[in-house]
Amino acid sequence: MWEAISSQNASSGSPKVPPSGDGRDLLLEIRDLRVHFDLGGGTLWDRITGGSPARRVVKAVDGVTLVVRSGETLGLVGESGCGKSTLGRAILRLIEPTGGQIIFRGRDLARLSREEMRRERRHLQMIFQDPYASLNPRLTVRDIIAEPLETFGLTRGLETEERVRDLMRKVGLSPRFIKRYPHEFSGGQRQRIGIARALALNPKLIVADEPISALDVSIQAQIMNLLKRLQREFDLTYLFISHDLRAVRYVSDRIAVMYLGKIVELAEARAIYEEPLMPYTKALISAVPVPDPTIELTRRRIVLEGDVPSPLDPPSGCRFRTRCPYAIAQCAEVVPPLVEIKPRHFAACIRISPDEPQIERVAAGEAPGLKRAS
Ligand SMILES: Nc1ncnc2c1ncn2[C@@H]1O[C@H](COP(=O)(O)OP(=O)(O)OP(=O)(O)O)[C@@H](O)[C@H]1O
Repeated sequence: MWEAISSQNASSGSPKVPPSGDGRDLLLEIRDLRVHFDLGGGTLWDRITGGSPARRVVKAVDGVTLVVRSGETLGLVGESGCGKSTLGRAILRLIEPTGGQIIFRGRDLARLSREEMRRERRHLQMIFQDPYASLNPRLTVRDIIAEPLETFGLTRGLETEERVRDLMRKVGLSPRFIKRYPHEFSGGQRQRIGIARALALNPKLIVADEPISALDVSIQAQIMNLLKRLQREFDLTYLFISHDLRAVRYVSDRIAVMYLGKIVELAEARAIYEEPLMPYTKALISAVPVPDPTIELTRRRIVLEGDVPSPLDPPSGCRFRTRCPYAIAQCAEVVPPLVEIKPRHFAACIRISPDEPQIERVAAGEAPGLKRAS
């Protein structure tokens, strides 16, 4: 029954992992993945005063266990700095994980040598936020898209040329522009070039990291529709990272909500938006403008107070507790595991259980940390 469960229960040792069943529909299993950035010794002040220079470590991803099924789009949302990009990049080993497993098509990517990983990367591609920064400005579109084909020796000569033209057509670019350079294209067109390049090797999984946030609103829908069409055509699986909750809802089958390096809620997209369990998710969702005015009338905006705590010194126990209106003393002591509260709906909160999915307030009245706006 477990589809995903986080290893956030520190006392439980190695994480429980979802059974793979017959394994056919699981493309990627991430188990207890950790990415910690060691910033070195203590502060300058420590050094001046001779204080004990404790190592400063950013726990950008801190015990994430997650499953991605073949053919689905898993959305990953959360406030800036919660670790979304680090998680996405660690899956491709563009950032080296500190610990945990990344099981892709039955192999643990975290254990592969550089050469083995290079070969495996053919099946895992990334689409970046800023298509201009991610495309080499000195290369023509032809060379940008052809590069992975040539690196892997998949096509040669005229065959490469034909494949590049075909990929350009697939992403809605005219092959007439094959000799042009990135700066000669608009932002949306550049993102199409990046998508064509990502598609060139027929990957199984694409990590799309904020693929629309650098684009004009009018272009965003086009790119999302393109990604959806390509998903059907190429049988793609997406990890779609975005802080734009409307976009994530539009493209995702399931959504994982991240907070300070941990997954705090995971469910089908509809359930995340219509029946969120975690106070954090409720606050995120309530900030999304709803086009239907009748819904707006019945929905109250929940404004979270305070900033996300520093990942250098996250709160003990539940990391959200310092902003949570429902927090009790135990929340400071127990790291809540991600538990299946309703079928296929997981939440990491000691105050939520399958028997009592809605949290009751401890005391009447508004609790600190959460402010309701009219
Ligand atoms: N190379 C690095 N060295 C040190 N800290 C890093 C490094 N990369 C990321 N971080 C830190 O890790 C945390 C997670 O960053 P990350 O970029 O993954 O978050 P994010 O959710 O993708 O945010 P955003 O939406 O703003 O991109 C942040 O505190 C960030 O400052």
